[in-house]
Amino acid sequence: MGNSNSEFALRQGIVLPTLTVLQLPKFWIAATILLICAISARLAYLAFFHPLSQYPGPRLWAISRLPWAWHVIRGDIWEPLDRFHDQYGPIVRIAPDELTYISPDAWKEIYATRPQLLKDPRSQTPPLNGADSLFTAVGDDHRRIRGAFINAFSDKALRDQSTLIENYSGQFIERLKAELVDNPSHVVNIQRIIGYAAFDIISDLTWGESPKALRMSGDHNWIHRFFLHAQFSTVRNCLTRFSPLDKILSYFFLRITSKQRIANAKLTSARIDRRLAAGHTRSDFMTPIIGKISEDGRKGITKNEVLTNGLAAVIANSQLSTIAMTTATYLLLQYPHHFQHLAKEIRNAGFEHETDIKVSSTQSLPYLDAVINEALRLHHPTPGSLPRIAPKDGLVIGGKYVPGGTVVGVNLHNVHNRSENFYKPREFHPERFLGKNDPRYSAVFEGDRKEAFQPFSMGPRNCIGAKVFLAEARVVLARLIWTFDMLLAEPEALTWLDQKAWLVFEPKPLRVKLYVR
Ligand code: HEM
Repeated sequence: MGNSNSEFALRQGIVLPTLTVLQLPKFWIAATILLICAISARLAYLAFFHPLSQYPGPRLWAISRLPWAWHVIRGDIWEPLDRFHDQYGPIVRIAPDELTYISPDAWKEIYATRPQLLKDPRSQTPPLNGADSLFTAVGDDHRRIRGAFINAFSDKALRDQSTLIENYSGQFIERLKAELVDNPSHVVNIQRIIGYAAFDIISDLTWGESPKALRMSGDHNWIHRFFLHAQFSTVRNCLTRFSPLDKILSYFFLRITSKQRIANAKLTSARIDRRLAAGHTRSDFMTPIIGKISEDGRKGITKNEVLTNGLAAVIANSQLSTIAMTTATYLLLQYPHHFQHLAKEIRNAGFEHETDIKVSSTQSLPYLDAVINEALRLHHPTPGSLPRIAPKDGLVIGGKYVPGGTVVGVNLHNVHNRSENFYKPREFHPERFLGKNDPRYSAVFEGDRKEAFQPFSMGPRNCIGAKVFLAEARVVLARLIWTFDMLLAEPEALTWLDQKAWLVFEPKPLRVKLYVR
């Protein structure tokens, strides 16, 4: 009967509702139950049977990437991690497949081990032209590109680059003085002017010419544009765990910013072309690759790789240097007795004129170095993890086996700010970095585990530009303190360090009162 009804209905083109009404709900109920069982089984596996389940950590983070992603996107990932280390100890499971460490030994075990652990590609934004920068390249390509640039970062190269750093440091002081003209309040946003100095220095060293940010009057928003890029990269990198969301975001973001990016790429490309055409006329980051560019990279590096590196170096490093130098300035003003110690050291060092303050003459000012180190320790510009992937057969870190494929890393903010590693870690005490024979040293810092302090990471992927940054920071800060007396302008005084970070800490204005001595 049912069959003849169906045939009749079909012949008439009528769709009978019997199947849907009677059977579909049952189907959906069964499917839902199955799905719930499968998800529960997966979550139970992640929480209790996964090879990482022996590691302590919050249950919610062990069964899902979402809490981790939520905090990375909010820009405060180091805050929950700090609480977890209080609760669970030096190794914490912070995602189904990720462990984070705060013991000093983890630096060597993760970053200086042989063979090298792979940098987690999901932590890097792929270059738009498909050619790798030093930050994104892996394996042989990384070795090749690093090898191509390495001579630009030697002690000799730095000596040759010193005049350039000193010239811009001079312009930095001139610009600050100019900001005081017709300015009865004496208040200057020093973060902005430090940003211009860092940008001019690094772009001249990379492109062979600078945008003359210090010389141009008015406001320039490069720093904020670059910061927007860092925010986008953070969110995109996070979403690679939830693919294809990363691709959808990239599609929209890249479309919105396409004109701007094409213009930037053209500008950079033209500058680099001019620099390469000039040949061996000066010493900068391009000097060692002149004559070593070939389409297949066999001579050393390809043209597209030069372009990617040229852009990445300026974007990343001008921001890091800006944040580090602004932080050091803030901390010195927040702790005036340390400012006085440093002012005494610089003002009694025998400099007759500001221009005597050079890369070479600032190399033996121990309190200045201690201040820079302590600023990098307390408020490292990139308060994130440097993720690496455990090899197929796993490895041992902190005396415990880590299965292959696990993401392992040290978070620069956490490792530098734990009381297991440093005495009074959230206070600014530059003297902890002085030698024991220095009269300003105090024995209370004897227990500090200095090996935990690795602001430039370690091993074959450590920071290639650490010496350049240190040279720049020494000259810029020494000239600043030699020339001016300074005070913090309210209301930044107490809360300036409260910042969010997307790859790097946000460029927060720092208003100070400047008085020419
Ligand atoms: C405050 C200043 C700086 C800090 C704190 C800093 C820190 C770091 C850290 C921690 C890494 C390792 C990244 C990773 O493993 O993923 C790194 C890599 C790197 N840094 Fe820096 N950096 C600074 C300034 C600079 C400057 C001024 C330059 C260039 C002149 C530079 C060039 C690089 C390059 C090219 C890499 C990638 C190296 C590689 O993978 O082989 N950095 N930096």
